[in-house]
Amino acid sequence: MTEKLTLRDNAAVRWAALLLLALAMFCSYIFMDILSPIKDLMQSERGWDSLAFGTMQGSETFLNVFVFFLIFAGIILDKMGVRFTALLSGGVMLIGAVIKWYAVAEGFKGSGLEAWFTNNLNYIPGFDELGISPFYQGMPASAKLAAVGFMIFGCGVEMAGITVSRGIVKWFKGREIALAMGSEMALARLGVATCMIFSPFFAKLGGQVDVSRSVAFGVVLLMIALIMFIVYFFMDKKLDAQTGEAEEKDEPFKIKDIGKILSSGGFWLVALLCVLYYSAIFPFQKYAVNMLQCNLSFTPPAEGSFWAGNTVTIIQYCIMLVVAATAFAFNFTSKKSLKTLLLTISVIGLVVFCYMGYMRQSAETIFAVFPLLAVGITPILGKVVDNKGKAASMLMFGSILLIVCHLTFAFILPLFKDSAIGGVLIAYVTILILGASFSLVPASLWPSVPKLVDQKVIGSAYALIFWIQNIGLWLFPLLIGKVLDNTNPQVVNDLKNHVITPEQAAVSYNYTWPLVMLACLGVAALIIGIILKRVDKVKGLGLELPNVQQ
Ligand SMILES: NCCCC[C@H](N)C(=O)NCC(=O)O
Repeated sequence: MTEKLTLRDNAAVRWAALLLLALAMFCSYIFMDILSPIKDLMQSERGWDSLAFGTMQGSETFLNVFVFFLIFAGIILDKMGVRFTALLSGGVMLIGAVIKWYAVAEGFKGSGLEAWFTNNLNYIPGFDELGISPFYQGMPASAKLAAVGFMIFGCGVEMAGITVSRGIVKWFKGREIALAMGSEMALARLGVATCMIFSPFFAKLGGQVDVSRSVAFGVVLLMIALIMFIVYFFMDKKLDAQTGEAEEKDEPFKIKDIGKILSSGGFWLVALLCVLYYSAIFPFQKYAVNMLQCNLSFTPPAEGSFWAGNTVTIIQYCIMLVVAATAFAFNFTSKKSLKTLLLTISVIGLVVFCYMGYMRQSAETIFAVFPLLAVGITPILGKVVDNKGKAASMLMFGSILLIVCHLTFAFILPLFKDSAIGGVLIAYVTILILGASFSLVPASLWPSVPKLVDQKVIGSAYALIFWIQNIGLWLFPLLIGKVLDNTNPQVVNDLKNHVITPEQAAVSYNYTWPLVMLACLGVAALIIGIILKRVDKVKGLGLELPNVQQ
């Protein structure tokens, strides 16, 4: 008897479903960091000092971690299914984003709402005492309202993240699942790079600074993300109608099923590895540009020259798109000559991109290469996991690279501070290797989760892992800041006593100890990786096996 073919058996339709989900995540990742590259403008235009800026940025994880929203999101996903939760998450992200946009818009200035926020939300009983409040006395009203919007957005974006992962499992399980997840993540990384380049671009467009333009750009993209989810809704509905499967209905999810996830040793190892590894990456990403500014000496190009202008930004972004497209296309051809051509174009593009970053003499443009390598190689590594397996080994290898990179930044890079080319070269090589690590781990970690838990609790499993991960993403940016202050008492005192200006202080920090702390996270992740590989072998979890059923 021949089995009835469904939408997901058609590769074009399956990949179209992925494209919708991945584009929605691309837009969400752009919004996630929309204010990160314009910290200086938020200070000059809206009076947000580092504390206000950092508190607002940290609010993203607040409801997820401390009000357990992510856990509820997982339960909603497992109870209501992918298409409902996709729409819900798209709507929640958009609401949060619009609030954040209004907070930084001109219209908010002088409004009654501004007065209310100035006089209220100074204290959250319980949270304040623990030092985890997203608001404080004296925080600018615009930063408070932006924090409210960003925490709502944070709920939506993490909900979208687990929904998209579950959606990919639904369409790709037993097929090229790691390639699909790798491609989705590659597009998300391209989102981060897009934001780094276009947020300052929109804020300064036409020579007049308006920070709300950057946020408005992000809001428009989130509207597009919602449209993507709406189109996906109908595809998903059709698939369920064909398979008659409706996983959610056949074996309804019960809260007690979460116990099954928590009793899986493999799940705990993956969750621990995830929080340790990502805590050494995302929080580092927030400080990396400043770390480079402190460890390298830059001679900015002359004002008005080609290298100082916007044209070079657009050219760099186009090169980035070409590198991403050629590296992605590499996965879909078996012709050796075409593979060589695509690889050559990618490598030349990468070299030109790095050269342009060097000529621009700015830490942001040098660090911009970080997501680029991940864009290029995450899908390639995903394909390796699909066809050859070895996910547990890749997790270990990714952790080793992470340790090597953070130690290089801590101990080798500072030795080259006075060497204009040497320092930049070491920075580039280390960032590229870190980018490779940032491809190895996500490409092997996320597709391993379906091997550890039952399909019907997969949403809750991803939610629990994200929740544990979010604790690290909340804690480590804070810890890096504290270690930085405690290990640089001279800079802190000189700044307090007005011996140096804030601008001088900003580039005078010694990052050795925060970097050693991040390298230790890598060591812990490596140990968990070794244990995971051992457990996989003993219990036969299948982590080292290919995903594609031959
Ligand atoms: N700024 C927070 C980033 C959240 C990331 C999300 N929970 C996640 O882990 N996504 C997978 C990835 O590799 O980006």
